Amino acid sequence: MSKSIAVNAGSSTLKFKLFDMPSEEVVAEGTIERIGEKMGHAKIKYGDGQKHEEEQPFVDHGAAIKYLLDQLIALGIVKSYDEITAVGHRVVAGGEYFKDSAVINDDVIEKINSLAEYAPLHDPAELVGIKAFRKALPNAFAIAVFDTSFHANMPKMNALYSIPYEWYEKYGARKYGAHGTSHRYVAAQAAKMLNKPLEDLKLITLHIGAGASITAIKNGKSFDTSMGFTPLAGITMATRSGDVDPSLVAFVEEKTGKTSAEIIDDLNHKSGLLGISELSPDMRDILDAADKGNEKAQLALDIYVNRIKRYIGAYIAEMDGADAIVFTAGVGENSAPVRKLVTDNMDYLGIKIDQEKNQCHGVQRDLSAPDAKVKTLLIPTNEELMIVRDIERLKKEQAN
Ligand SMILES: Nc1ncnc2c1ncn2[C@@H]1O[C@H](COP(=O)(O)OP(=O)(O)O)[C@@H](O)[C@H]1O
Ligand SMILES: CC(=O)OP(=O)(O)O
Ligand SMILES: [Mg+2]
Repeated sequence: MSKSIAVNAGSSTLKFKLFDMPSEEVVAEGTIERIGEKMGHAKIKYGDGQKHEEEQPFVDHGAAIKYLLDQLIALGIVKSYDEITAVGHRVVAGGEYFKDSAVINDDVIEKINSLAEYAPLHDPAELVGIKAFRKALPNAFAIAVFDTSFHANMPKMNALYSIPYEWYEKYGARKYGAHGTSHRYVAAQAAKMLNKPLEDLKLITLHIGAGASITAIKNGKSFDTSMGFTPLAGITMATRSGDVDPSLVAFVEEKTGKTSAEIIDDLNHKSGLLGISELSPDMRDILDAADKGNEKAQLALDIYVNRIKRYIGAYIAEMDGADAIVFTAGVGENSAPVRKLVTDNMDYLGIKIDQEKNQCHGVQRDLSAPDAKVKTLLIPTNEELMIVRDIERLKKEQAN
C-alpha cells in the first residue's frame, strides 16, 4: 500500500487529503482557512478520529504549505515523507496548453508560471505548493490537475467573446472557466443518483463557495460556464464582483486615479458580498446580518441569489432544458437558506424543492419535490478524490 496526497490551494484556503491507494481510503485530511488574514485557522483530522485544531496567522500560501508539511510529521500522520509516493496539485489555470492533467517537470512548472496572469489569485500560490512539495518529497510522482481542463473543449460559440477574433488567435483571449474538477465530479455523481448515463443528461452544476461558478453540462461535457478569462467573471462571490461592464475599469481609473491593475485587484478582493455589504465576505455573516435587518447585507444577499437564478435561466435556455441542478461547495453544501432562496419561484421552469429534505448540510441528497420536472440535488464535492484518481491514470499511462 502506498499513500497519495491531493493538495488543493484555493484563493484563501489550503485543503489536503491523504489517501491510502489503491483503496482510496482517506487517512488524513485538513483545511487551513483565512490565509492572508490577521488570524488563520487550521483543522486536521487523522488517525482514528483524532483532531488537531489551531488558530494562528498564515501570511501567505507558502506559510500554509510549510505548516502542512510540518504537521504531517509532527502529528505522526507519516513517519517519513517517503511514505507518500505521489502528490497531485490543483492548479486553476491551464490556459490553451493543458487540456489534461500533467506529470510535473521543469517544463510544466515553467508553463504554469507563464500562465499566472490567467489566474492571479491562484496559480502563483499553487506554484509555491508544487515547489515546496518537490523539495520535501523529491522522489514522489507529482502531477498538476487543472481547473480549466474540463472546459477546454467547450463549444467555440460559448468559449469565445464577441471581440476581435485576433485577440483570441494571438493572445488566447477566451473563456477558460474554473472549478472543472469539481463540476466533473458532481456531474458523475449526479448521473449515479439519477441512475442514467451521464452522456444522456443536461445538468446545471452550481459550485458556490468563496469562489463560485456555474456550469452547463451537456452529454457529460462542459457546454458553458460562468467564469471567464479569469475566475473573476460570472456570479457574485465572497470578494469577487462577477460580471461587470468592462468600461467601468476606465471610468473608475479616471475618477480615482487608480491604475487598471489596482481596480482589477479591487474587483477580486473588495467586491462581491464584502463590497456590497461593507461587512463580511462570509455568507454566514451576511445571512445573520440580513436576518437582523441590515439593509446592505440584505441587498448583498438579493444580488447574490439573483445572479445565480439568472445563470440557471440562461443555461436552461441554452441547453433546451435541464434534467437536474446540483448544489455544491461551501455555500451550496451548507446553506439551506441560500438553496431555498435560489430555487424559490422556479416552478415555472420545473424546479421545486421539498423544504424538509432541504434541511441538511454536507450530505448527498435529492432535494426535489415529488412533482418537480427538474431534479435538485445536493452533492458534496470531492476535488481531492478526482486528483488522486488522475494520479493513478497518469501513472498507468506513463507505464504503457
Ligand atoms: N453554513 C454555512 N452557511 C453559509 N455559507 C457557508 C456555510 N459554511 C461555509 N460557508 C461558506 O463557504 C465558503 C467557503 O467555501 P469553499 O468551497 O470551501 O471555498 P473555496 O474553496 O472557494 O475557498 C465560505 O466563504 C463560507 O461563507
Ligand atoms: C477558481 C476559484 O475561484 O477557486 P476557489 O473557489 O478555490 O477560490
Ligand atoms: Mg474551492
